[in-house]
Amino acid sequence: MKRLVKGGRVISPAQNLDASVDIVIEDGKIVQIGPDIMCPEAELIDAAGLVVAPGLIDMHVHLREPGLEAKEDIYSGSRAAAAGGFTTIACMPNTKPVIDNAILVSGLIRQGKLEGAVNIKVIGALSKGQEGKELAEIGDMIYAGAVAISDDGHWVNNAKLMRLGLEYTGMFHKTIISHAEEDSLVAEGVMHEGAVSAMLGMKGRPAVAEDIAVARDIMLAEYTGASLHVAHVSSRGAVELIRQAKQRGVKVTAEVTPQHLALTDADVTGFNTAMKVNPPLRSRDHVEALLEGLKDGTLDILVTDHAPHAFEEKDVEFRYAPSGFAGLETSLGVILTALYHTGQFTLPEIIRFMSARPAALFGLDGGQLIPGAVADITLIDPDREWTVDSRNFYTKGKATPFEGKKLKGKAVATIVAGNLIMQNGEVKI
Ligand SMILES: NC(=O)N[C@@H](CC(=O)O)C(=O)O
Repeated sequence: MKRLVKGGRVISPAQNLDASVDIVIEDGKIVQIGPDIMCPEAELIDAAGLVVAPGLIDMHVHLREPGLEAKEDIYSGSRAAAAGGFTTIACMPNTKPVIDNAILVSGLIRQGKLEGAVNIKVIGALSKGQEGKELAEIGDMIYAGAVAISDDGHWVNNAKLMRLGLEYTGMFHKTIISHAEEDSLVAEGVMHEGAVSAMLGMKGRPAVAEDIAVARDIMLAEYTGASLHVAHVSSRGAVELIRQAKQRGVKVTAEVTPQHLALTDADVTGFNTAMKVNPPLRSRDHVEALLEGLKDGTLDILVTDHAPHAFEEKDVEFRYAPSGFAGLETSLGVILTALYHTGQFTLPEIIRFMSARPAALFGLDGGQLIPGAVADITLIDPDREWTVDSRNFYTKGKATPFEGKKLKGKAVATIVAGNLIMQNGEVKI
């Protein structure tokens, strides 16, 4: 069956394409792109007034399978992804049991194909049980299809293990994604350490904990020649360290989340547990550094760090609540509101961060609109105004720091391998 996406502004940063063209899809692939295409036999997808982008890709998602399905599962998480405009998501291994062997990786890939609304990629753990003691079955997991290796949720405290992990993962030309927060400095901390934590009397997680962890990881990446990707960068110091390392030619890349760009530690003053996340929301000065880093290419991609928890887990005092919250269904709206509608970033830049660049960095299909490419496409209305209401979320983890916020910009259709799986917020599969 053929489909014709007609009348939109097609933006594909990988091709430097930004033009009013139409796209013909057949058998799950893009077969033609050009102006004023007539194709009477095709089903029409009207994109007039919309941006047509390569499907959004999120390299940092907690799908919670196996074992933590009260928080999320592949079915609900992938539908949240579709609702948010994502066509590919990569899931983190901090599950129960931890995804640290090939059987789990291949099982999840299989389950993702059976139950997933979008493409599901799997990230394997660096250490067995994410205990930071001995390497997991890294080679086997990569052969089974793992797209990257990470102990996300934990810093790899043991430098020797991190060195071995980098050397070994590098042999397979894959990347280690580091959750960079030095343990001893953040232990028991619940928010960014600074004026606001002092005022609230809450134990802090200082930015220097992130700086130290990033510095060590960069040194090990430089020493081993292996590639390192820094997860959810949130501190000014980390941005500067990554900038300098890139200038030296170290194989380091980095990601940043909407929450770390759009919120600050001042948002924690209401003790709303939906504001609790690791690394913590930081002060304005750090946010400015993240925006500068994104602008000059120090930070490569945008990710959600979608980290859903069950309602009752978040419905406790701030100190006792787990860190993390849902992000898939608010990410694009928050980014367009905070970055595009403020005039700081263009749509092609944002689409590069959310699709073209993650596809290129992690060697994934998609990320471009070109004949022959898989027809993973997101239709975006950059001017659609809407109010965040978690009751409408597909994710099980309803906590969001953006509850009740008015946003401008939304994905209005998601196409995966040529199939229209989400339209106007409704997921159809
Ligand atoms: N980012 C978060 O705040 N939470 C993550 C784990 C983690 O990275 O700490 C989670 O899996 O819940």
